[in-house]
Amino acid sequence: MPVARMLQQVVGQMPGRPACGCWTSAPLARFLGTSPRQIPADANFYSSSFSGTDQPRVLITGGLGQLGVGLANFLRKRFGKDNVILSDIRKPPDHIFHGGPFIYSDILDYKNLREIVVNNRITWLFHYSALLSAIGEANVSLARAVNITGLHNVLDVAAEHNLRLFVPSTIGAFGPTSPRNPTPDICIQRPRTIYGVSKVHAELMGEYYHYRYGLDFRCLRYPGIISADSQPGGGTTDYAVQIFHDAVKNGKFECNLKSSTRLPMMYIDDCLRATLEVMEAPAESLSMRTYNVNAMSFTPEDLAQELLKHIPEFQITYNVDSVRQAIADSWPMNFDDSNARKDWGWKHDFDLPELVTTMLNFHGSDTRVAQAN
Ligand SMILES: NC(=O)c1ccc[n+]([C@@H]2O[C@H](COP(=O)([O-])OP(=O)(O)OC[C@H]3O[C@@H](n4cnc5c(N)ncnc54)[C@H](O)[C@@H]3O)[C@@H](O)[C@H]2O)c1
Ligand SMILES: C[C@@H](O)[C@H](N)C(=O)O
Repeated sequence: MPVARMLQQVVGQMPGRPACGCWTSAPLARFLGTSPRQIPADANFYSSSFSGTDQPRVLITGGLGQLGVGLANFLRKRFGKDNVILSDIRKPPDHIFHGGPFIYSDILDYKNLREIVVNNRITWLFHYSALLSAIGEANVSLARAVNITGLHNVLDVAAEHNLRLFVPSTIGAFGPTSPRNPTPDICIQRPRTIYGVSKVHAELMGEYYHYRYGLDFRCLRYPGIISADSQPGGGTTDYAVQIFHDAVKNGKFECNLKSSTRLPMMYIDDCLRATLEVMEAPAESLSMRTYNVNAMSFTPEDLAQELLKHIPEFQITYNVDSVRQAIADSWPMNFDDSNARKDWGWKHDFDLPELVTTMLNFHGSDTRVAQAN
């Protein structure tokens, strides 16, 4: 008998297989019942699901990094302060602790994660914990644990409790053999960093749990994200955040990438809006579960030229970090996000000029636009 037909017969005999082609979480319960998770096969995995008319109850992991606090503020405006719980393994500063619910959560501690989800009736999970590209190369075993083992815990908790799960991926999920200009959603992915490898793993595992168990997994590959009020956590694109601090404070900046290194970038407001939009998109509009999203693409030299329009005395020098440069040279130069634009209407607001004006305004520069402009 042909293999395809044999498979069809086996799948056809599985209980609870819905018409959508994905399997229910019943097989997951059995699968996990034999794992250290010790979940009984007859457990009710739907006790915390929400009807669709309620506000989601949100948990953000790794929430004290560059992106998490901004995401919490953004989601709290939409869903209410108490419906969005920020979590991390670090101690929050006062203004964050008093700004809304905060809880300790180590994603490597599965029981702790499950307890938080159950006790707080979580329905949406944004999984932000990670070690980024450059810091990951300096701590490979920790990056492997947090980015891979931690993801496994998050996937299992999300599947067991019927959560809608967002996991960000990155331009770093591509490598030197990927098409780089532009990089489409579907192409060869052979990254050469532990960060990239773990993100490809996250994309594939999330999609597998979606097709196998019906997990509502949604994933965006972010470009380098530029934010004004939060510091980056050890990535290759960090220069594009630091340059604004140094330009305003000292009028000069030493860049650790070559002047011609072109990378896709996005302002944080666009990033957070894309994240909420894909989470709110009707499932039927999503032809894929992992999408590229993009806004702009520039080199350090392009960024310096734009800054010069506002700070005519600004000076940039270059002192290349070989680890970061090798990573950047293997990443996309331009990102093709046409599927996101077509499927769920993605549209960015910030290009390079708006980015620079907004960042400088935030940093309190008098944004003197040169006469020549
Ligand atoms: N910032 C960007 O430019 C960018 C671009 C693409 C994708 N992303 C992705 O977005 C997510 C958030 O990025 P970010 O820039 O805020 O990262 P970040 O490095 O600034 O923050 C990550 C957070 O994870 C926490 N963390 C580490 N180990 C943990 C553990 N065991 N349990 C719980 N938390 C733990 C850290 O304390 C930190 O606060 C990441 O998954 C990252 O890969 C970010
Ligand atoms: C691009 C992204 O994943 C992160 N900012 C990094 O450089 O590692």
